[in-house]
Amino acid sequence: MKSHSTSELSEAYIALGANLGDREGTLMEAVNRLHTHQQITVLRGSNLYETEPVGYLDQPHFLNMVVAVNTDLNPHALLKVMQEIERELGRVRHTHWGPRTVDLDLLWMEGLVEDTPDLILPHPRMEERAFVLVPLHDILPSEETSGLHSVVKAALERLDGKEGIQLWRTYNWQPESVLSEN
Ligand SMILES: Nc1ncnc2c1ncn2[C@@H]1O[C@H](COP(=O)(O)OP(=O)(O)OP(=O)(O)O)[C@@H](O)[C@H]1O
Ligand SMILES: Nc1nc2c(c(=O)[nH]1)N=C(CO)CN2
Repeated sequence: MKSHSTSELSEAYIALGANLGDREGTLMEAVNRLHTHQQITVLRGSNLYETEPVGYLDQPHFLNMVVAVNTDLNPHALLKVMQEIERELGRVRHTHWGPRTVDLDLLWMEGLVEDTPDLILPHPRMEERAFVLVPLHDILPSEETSGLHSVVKAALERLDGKEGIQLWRTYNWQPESVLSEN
């Protein structure tokens, strides 16, 4: 049973990327670890996309996805949990924007704007990155409730198509299957 109470819950979106080792297995493990945290519930998961590297080009293709979560953690505490998962799954940083076992970025959190040395919200590079916007678009609620819809739609229109983004596998997040193992 999760410990958070419904009144304090915020929705947040987390982008995941991996381009070393068992990329799909690592992404699935990261999603499971988010969900099994007492104060985080994964609500929806996007399809998985294989994407050409952006920024530092001489590295393997990534798998990217986005999940929507509910949490009563504040954004700094949520980022700490995400960084702990990166560490546990073996992320080693060598090159800025370079290859990684798994990378978790906090994209957006309901009603929050932050600009601190270790956390900027919404994520400052989210609107430039098709590898974030395409999977994020998969899991937006059908009704506009927060302004995120129009931001994502406008950003996708500004980008020149979805070049370099290939559907790798359709994915249906099933929280019950993880919960029943606990
Ligand atoms: N919204 C955010 N989500 C994740 N990290 C953030 C965010 N805002 C600021 N940061 C800071 O960015 C730092 C660098 O993160 P990281 O090493 O994952 O960068 P990167 O993945 O190489 O590049 P990018 O930030 O462009 O995705 C982290 O230590 C974290 O404190
Ligand atoms: N395709 C793709 N390119 C990237 C990615 C990523 O997740 N996918 N992450 C980066 C640093 O966060 C830099 N470049």
